[in-house]
This record gives sequence, C-alpha cells and structure tokens, in this order.
Amino acid sequence: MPNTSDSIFALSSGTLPAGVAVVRMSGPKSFQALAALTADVPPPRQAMLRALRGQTGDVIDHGLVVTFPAPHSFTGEDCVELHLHGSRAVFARISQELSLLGLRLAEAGEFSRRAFENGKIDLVEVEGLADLISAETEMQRKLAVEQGFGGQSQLYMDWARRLTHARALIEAELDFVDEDDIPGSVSDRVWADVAALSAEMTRHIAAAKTGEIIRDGYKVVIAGPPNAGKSSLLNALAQRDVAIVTDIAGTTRDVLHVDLDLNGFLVRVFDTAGIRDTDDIVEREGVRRAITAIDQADLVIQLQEIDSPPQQDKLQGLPEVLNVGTKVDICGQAQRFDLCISVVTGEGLDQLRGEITARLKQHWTGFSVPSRERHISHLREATEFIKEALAGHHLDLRSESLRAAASALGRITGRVDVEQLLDVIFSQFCVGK
Ligand SMILES: Nc1nc2c(ncn2[C@@H]2O[C@H](COP(=O)(O)OP(=O)(O)OP(=O)(O)O)[C@@H](O)[C@H]2O)c(=O)[nH]1
Ligand SMILES: [K+]
Ligand SMILES: [Mg+2]
Repeated sequence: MPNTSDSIFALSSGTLPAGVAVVRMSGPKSFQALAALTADVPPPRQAMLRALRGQTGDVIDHGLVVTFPAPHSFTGEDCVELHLHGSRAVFARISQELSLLGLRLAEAGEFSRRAFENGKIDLVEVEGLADLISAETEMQRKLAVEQGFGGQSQLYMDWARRLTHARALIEAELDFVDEDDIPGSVSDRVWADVAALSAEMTRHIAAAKTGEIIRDGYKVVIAGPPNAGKSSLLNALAQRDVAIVTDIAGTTRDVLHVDLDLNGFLVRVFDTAGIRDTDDIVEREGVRRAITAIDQADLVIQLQEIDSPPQQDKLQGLPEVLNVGTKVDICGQAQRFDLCISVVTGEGLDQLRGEITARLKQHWTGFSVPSRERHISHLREATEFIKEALAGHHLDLRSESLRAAASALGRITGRVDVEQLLDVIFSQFCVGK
C-alpha cells in the first residue's frame, strides 16, 4: 500500500495534447507547492488566474488555480487544482517542479482510496465513480450516478439498520426476559419485519440481470443457416463493413461483434457462422463457436431467407428468440416470421431495433439494482444468514445470525459498523423505564 502521508499529484484530465489539462494535488504539501509556483494561496474554492513559475523563476504557464482546504475536498486532505494549457511539455515541466517540491506522482486510484480512507465516500460510491468515468451509454451513466452519489449505499445502510434494530429488540427480550414491560409478542412483529426485508432483498438480487445488461450490454446473437444474411444484418446495424459478406455459404467462421447504443442501452450484437453439418474443419469450429454464443445470448435473432422451406425449430428451449425473415426485397412478406427485413432497402430494420429494445426492457427493473458481482455475493450471504435467523430456535443464535447478516451488508459499502449501529439503536429506546 502506498504511503498515505505523502503529498501526491496527477494529471486528472484526459490524454494530452488537449485545450486544458487539470493537474490535481492532494496532501499536506499541496498549498506549499502552490505558494512556491504562484507566490500565493487564494481563498478556498475560487478560481484565480495566476502565472506559474519554476524554481529558476521562469514562467511555465498561465492558468487557473483552485484550492480546497481539508476536510472539504474530494480526498478530505488539502487539495489544489491547476487548470493549465494541455500540452505535454507544460505537464512535464510542472511534474518536474512538483517533484522538486516534495510531491510524488499518484498511483492508480490513489485519490479515491484517500477519499475512502478519510470517510468522504464509501466503497459503493468509489465503484460508482469509476463506472461514471467509464460510462459510454446514457443508462450506464444513470446507473453510475445512482451508485456513485450515495443512493445505493443508503439502501444497503437502511437494510443493515433494520436488521440491527430487529436484533436490538430481540436482545432486549433476552436481557429483560423476567421483566413484565417487554411483551413477548414484540418478537412476532420483529420476525415479520425481518421476513419482509428478506423478501425485499431477494427481489433486489433477482434484479441483478438489469445491472448486468446496463454494464456489460444486452447480448444479441444473430444465428441461422448459411447465406441467410447474418453478416449483412450485422453490417447494416453497425452501419459499417464489419463482417465479410459473399454469396458463398459458410463465409463467416469467427464470432464477430459490434456494440450499438439503442435508446441509451448498450447492445452487443454477435454475428456467427451459419449452422450446418460440414466436413470442413474450420467451418465446423465456426459452428461450434456459434452454438456457444447462442447459449450465452440474452436474445437470439434467428434469420431465415423468406423463400427457404420452414426450418425445424432447433432453437426451442432458448431464453428468447426472434424469428426474422430476410431478403424481403426479393421474396416478399411472409406470415410465419415475427418480422421481415431487407438490408438492401432497409425495410424492417427500424422495427427490428425497436423489437430488440422492447425485449431488453422486459428485464428492466430501474436503477436501484446490484451492479457488481461483489455486491451480489454479499447480498446472497446476508439473505442466507437471515434465512438461518428466521428458521432458528434459540433466540441468541437467531440474534447472532442477524448480526452476521447486517455485517455482510456492511461489507458492501465498507462503512457500516454494526456494533456502533446497535449502540445508536439502544440509546434510542429505553427499556424498563
Ligand atoms: N437481395 C438481398 N440480398 C441479401 C440480403 N441480405 C443478404 N443478402 C445476400 O445474401 C448473401 C449472403 O449474405 P451473408 O450476409 O454473407 O449471409 P450469412 O448468413 O452471413 O452467410 P454465412 O456467413 O455464409 O453463414 C450475400 O450475397 C448477400 O448480399 C437482403 O436483404 N436482400
Ligand atoms: K455467405
Ligand atoms: Mg456471415
């Protein structure tokens, strides 16, 4: 682990050259370094235009400087931002000067790590911010905002609090079992609430598919016999020449994919080899890969040339299949397909995009969903402990299971200290008064 008492700096904006480069500093030497560069430390959170000079007195650049005194900064430490002209030479020279002033280049994620360690953000927020920075679609951005600014953390904290509250009531019953003023029926109410919470958590875990679709994309596989027009469709959807198209059956062998943005959703479309029996070793490997891709799909677009004889439905039993007839420009419409398309005239393509979006939205449960495997595994752990608590016989063991469940939830944000919560809750109700 890097030394956290060091003062650090980094280029926080994108690749150089650029119009503006933002250099961020954090740590006890930040203000000193700013004073050395500009002979000034301006008031907090106000952008000031300053000349920045090196130790030899020459002007390196003119730029805006902003100070964020601890604890009111991203990391919770003294922070400074320098908004400089975005050239490699300016950044190289500023780096050199900052090193001379006793700062070092930050390691990957070090600013966020300090923010976490200083209690400015929790783990879910750290992950959400990373997702926000890498978001490419509108839905990825929205999910990241939900996670990155405390919405999701609040949900998990509330659940941990409810479990701990239940436990506090049960402990009270254990401690004051001889006293008359703790009625035994309190525990019925407590367990009913725990059961309701368990159902809520189970629904939440079941919505993980939404998170997966937003983050990793909705996986659509184009399948069908050779020459059905699979690669032509991939190219039409991508609006560029991604896959080789010829009139030779068995052209495609590798699985190719393109990423589309449909209504703000990431949709990953795969083109596959036409499925048929063949002696060609290369094509046979292509068919094997096609079958693997189909197995992993969220939606299979099963293509068939409209004029070809109806196929035995080999894709039965798959999660979702859309039957699409191709080459409607030369064949004409046919009833037996969900829809018919032509990549020559573009007929049916908008309808197909709409249908993909509609199928995707069937999985849609909103943005309050677990978005990472890490969260899901802690959530599962928590629900297992709750089940134990609900099924148990000895009150003290059941209470212990509730504690373990709340701790598992606490590990998602990395913040909830269950014992501390218990103190807070106990201080709120006055047993035996
Ligand atoms: N008229 C017409 N021809 C099409 C259409 N779609 C594809 N074709 C033609 O059909 C032939 C096969 O197209 P591909 O896209 O290579 O078919 P494929 O399903 O990828 O074939 P394999 O990779 O060999 O399995 C090519 O000659 C295409 O130009 C269409 O909508 N209309
Ligand atoms: K072909
Ligand atoms: Mg092909």
